[in-house]
Amino acid sequence: MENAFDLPAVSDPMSRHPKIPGPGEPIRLHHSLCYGCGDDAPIGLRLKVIAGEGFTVSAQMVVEQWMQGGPGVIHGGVLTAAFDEILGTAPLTIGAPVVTAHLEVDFAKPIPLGSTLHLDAEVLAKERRKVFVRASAHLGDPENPVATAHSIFVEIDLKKHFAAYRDDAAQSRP
Ligand SMILES: CCCCCCCCCC(=O)SCCNC(=O)CCNC(=O)[C@H](O)C(C)(C)COP(=O)(O)OP(=O)(O)OC[C@H]1O[C@@H](n2cnc3c(N)ncnc32)[C@H](O)[C@@H]1OP(=O)(O)O
Repeated sequence: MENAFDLPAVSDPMSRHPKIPGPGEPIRLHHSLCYGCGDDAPIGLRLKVIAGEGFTVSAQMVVEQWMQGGPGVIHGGVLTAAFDEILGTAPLTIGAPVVTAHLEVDFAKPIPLGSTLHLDAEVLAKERRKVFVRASAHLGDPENPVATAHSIFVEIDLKKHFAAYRDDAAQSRP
């Protein structure tokens, strides 16, 4: 299994997908029960991911008490989940439905409860089915990130990839 974020020297050609919403517009939920973005998830981050220019997306998240690691700051896994969601949405700007294969997170500063976390992600390159995406998080000053992430997502056939699991999704409703 490969496990390194190693950008290809040359990217395959990428173009913005014609159906992606314009800059400032929300990108449709990929699944209503998704922990990262789903409106119907019993527990979740409910991130609203907004399309940006080019291959970029963004989102904001208020760090609530239940997201706490401790004490008084965000749990690293919650931050990683927020990164996963925004990183995984960015490839839709090039029309690629993906799943996470590899995700690296660098935690630069503690993130206090009550903060508004600003998340930005950008597709950097594509090589065959692999999509290379980076993200950063800040608390209001983009020049002062509190965390960054680098990831490799792999393009999938949505219907085939989830075919064996879809029935369980409905049964897992509360
Ligand atoms: C749909 C819209 C989504 C919107 C937002 C989503 C946000 C949330 C995203 C998630 O959390 S997804 C859930 C967590 N991820 C998973 O459950 C994925 C589990 N893993 C798999 O299903 C498979 O391992 C995977 C589809 C990623 C790859 O298996 P495949 O058999 O289809 O592909 P293959 O193994 O041939 O690998 C294809 C390429 O990816 C590369 N690759 C695979 N795993 C890798 C890895 N771990 N690190 C680096 N590269 C990797 C592999 O080397 C190869 O590169 P090359 O083209 O250069 O040969």
